[in-house]
Amino acid sequence: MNRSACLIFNPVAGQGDPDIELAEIRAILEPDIDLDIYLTTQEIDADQLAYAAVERGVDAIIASGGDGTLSAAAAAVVGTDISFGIISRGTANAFATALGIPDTIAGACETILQGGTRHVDVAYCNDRPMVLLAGIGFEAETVELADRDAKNRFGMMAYVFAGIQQLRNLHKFDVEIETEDRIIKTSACAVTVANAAPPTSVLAQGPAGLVYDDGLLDLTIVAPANKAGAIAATFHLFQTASTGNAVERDDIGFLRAKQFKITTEPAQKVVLDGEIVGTTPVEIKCIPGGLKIFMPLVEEVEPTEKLEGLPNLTIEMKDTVEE
Ligand SMILES: Nc1ncnc2c1ncn2[C@@H]1O[C@H](COP(=O)(O)OP(=O)(O)OP(=O)(O)O)[C@@H](O)[C@H]1O
Repeated sequence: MNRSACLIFNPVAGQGDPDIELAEIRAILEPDIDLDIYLTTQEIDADQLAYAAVERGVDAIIASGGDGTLSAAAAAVVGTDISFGIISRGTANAFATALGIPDTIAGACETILQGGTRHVDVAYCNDRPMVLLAGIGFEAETVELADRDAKNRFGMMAYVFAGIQQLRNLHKFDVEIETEDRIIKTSACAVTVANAAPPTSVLAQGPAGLVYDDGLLDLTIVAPANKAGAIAATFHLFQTASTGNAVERDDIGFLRAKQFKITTEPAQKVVLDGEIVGTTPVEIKCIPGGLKIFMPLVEEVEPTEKLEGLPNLTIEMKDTVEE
């Protein structure tokens, strides 16, 4: 008997042709999985469709769209035993990158067909589910600038342009961070709480190495004194994230905890998994293993060697001498 799943598809996500993309998904999945397909509309969001699917008692929910769609649909399956599949077709596709899921339609569908699942942590931010991260201050302002129109015109570069523009309006705010056992007060331009984050989410990279199934959240504080400091801090975060080292600048701090209560003065905008959701204060709590996600069976291993293609290449195996 075929497997079955509810497919929730956002027809306006990303920059591709939705008819062609839906046809591709159906062509790959339908030979093995009976799909019940629902399209999101301006009025009916992915979370409404996903909650309805959970009510109907489906075996699996597959969401296809940008990070906003994936996150909204994931909300409905937190804490259930329903397997969740993702097919990214958005601008940033941070969800797939952070969890090591292919971000091509073919690769993502193949992962779902393989059927391997893993439990990953999620969090609740003021009662809204959070799979990736919550950004307070700078990041939220940047996301707001990179609107639908800018993303359609520039794709991923819309975020870069918005970030550069936002540097001109850099402002500091006072922040109080309460964990299970401490209250920390400082000032900052950006505070980011991450469950999982792709390397491109530089403001989340204080600890360099976010673990999505450790039952903990990572908070990064970035507090540059001026625009030049902000550029230097961002570059440092980018470098440390790519080399896997923790940051070493006085204007960047990070800590790890199960939950954070964050208040700011004045109130700051908050972006949750790519969507502006309101302003501070926020309370963010980790839900260990709260999502069961279709993941690739074998993690992709970075090649440690590449010699093919070099000019006049010869490789001679040496006799190994026993000691
Ligand atoms: N049929 C539709 N028509 C117009 N808007 C829609 C429709 N379906 C969903 N939406 C809106 O799309 C938004 C979610 O977009 P999503 O995050 O999936 O894509 P994206 O913006 O391309 O991706 P990314 O967040 O990676 O940049 C939500 O605000 C939702 O209300």
